[in-house]
Amino acid sequence: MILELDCGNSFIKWRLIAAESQPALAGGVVDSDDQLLAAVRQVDGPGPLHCRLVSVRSDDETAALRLRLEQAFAVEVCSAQPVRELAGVRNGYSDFARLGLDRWLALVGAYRLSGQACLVLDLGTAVTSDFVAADGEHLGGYICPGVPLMRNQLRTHTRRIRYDDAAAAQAVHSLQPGRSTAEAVERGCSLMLRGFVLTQLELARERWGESFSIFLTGGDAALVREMLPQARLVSDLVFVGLALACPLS
Ligand SMILES: Nc1ncnc2c1ncn2[C@@H]1O[C@H](COP(=O)(O)OP(=O)(O)O)[C@@H](O)[C@H]1O
Ligand SMILES: CC(C)(COP(=O)(O)O)[C@@H](O)C(=O)NCCC(=O)O
Ligand SMILES: [K+]
Repeated sequence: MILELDCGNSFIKWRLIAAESQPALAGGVVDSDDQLLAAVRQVDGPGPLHCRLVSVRSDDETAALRLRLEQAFAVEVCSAQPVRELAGVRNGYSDFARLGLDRWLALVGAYRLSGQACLVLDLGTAVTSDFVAADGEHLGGYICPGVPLMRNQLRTHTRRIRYDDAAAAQAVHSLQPGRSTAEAVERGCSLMLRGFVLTQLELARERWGESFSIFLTGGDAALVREMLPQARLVSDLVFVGLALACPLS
């Protein structure tokens, strides 16, 4: 069994696979190291023999998690590291080590799956886009806040934007001009996200015409799924790249 982890800013995504390129036998989304260990222990059958992870958390947090995994399952943990080039893709950052490793693995995974120019959209805590040319050159990308961050910034930095989760859930059934604070904020943030996505699409078309693939991933990918019917929704895209960054042999 191989335990794979994607440690984002909000959640840890995990899954267990029997061997390289096999479908997941178990997996989930947890919000702490404790929950992760408990969830993996609950899976029937042999525990993990190998473990690989990618983290955009601090080095201290990542090291602490590694140690706990090594102690809990007696595994060696491979942690994806920044590199200039991987699987035919060249990192486009002027300082390659600064590119978020989750972005890097997602775009390497996308290029492996498509073999052509791709636009990669990852909707997590942050929303990111990355552009990879047909020859594997990563051209760079964009970062903006995800919807929960946008909403929370408004709540935190204003005095009168206050509403509860039920009102928020009610508000997003339409994108008509809001007639309450909840509607105005929720729909406003949804439109910002849509605007970002449409702009990325325009930029990709200006560069590549119609000869590119769009990949959609991240916990909030469903928010823009309908506006991108041509996109491939690949929820485990980061894990595709992770397998390339940390091969077992
Ligand atoms: N099962 C789930 N548990 C928690 N959040 C989820 C789940 N499914 C979708 N989400 C959404 O995913 C978002 C987080 O996406 P994710 O890609 O996990 O972020 P990050 O990589 O930054 O931790 C949350 O804003 C939430 O709206
Ligand atoms: C942009 C990110 C915050 C996205 O993280 P996520 O939303 O997946 O938690 C992460 O990839 C990161 O910390 N990147 C480093 C900065 C950069 O990519 O330029
Ligand atoms: K993200």
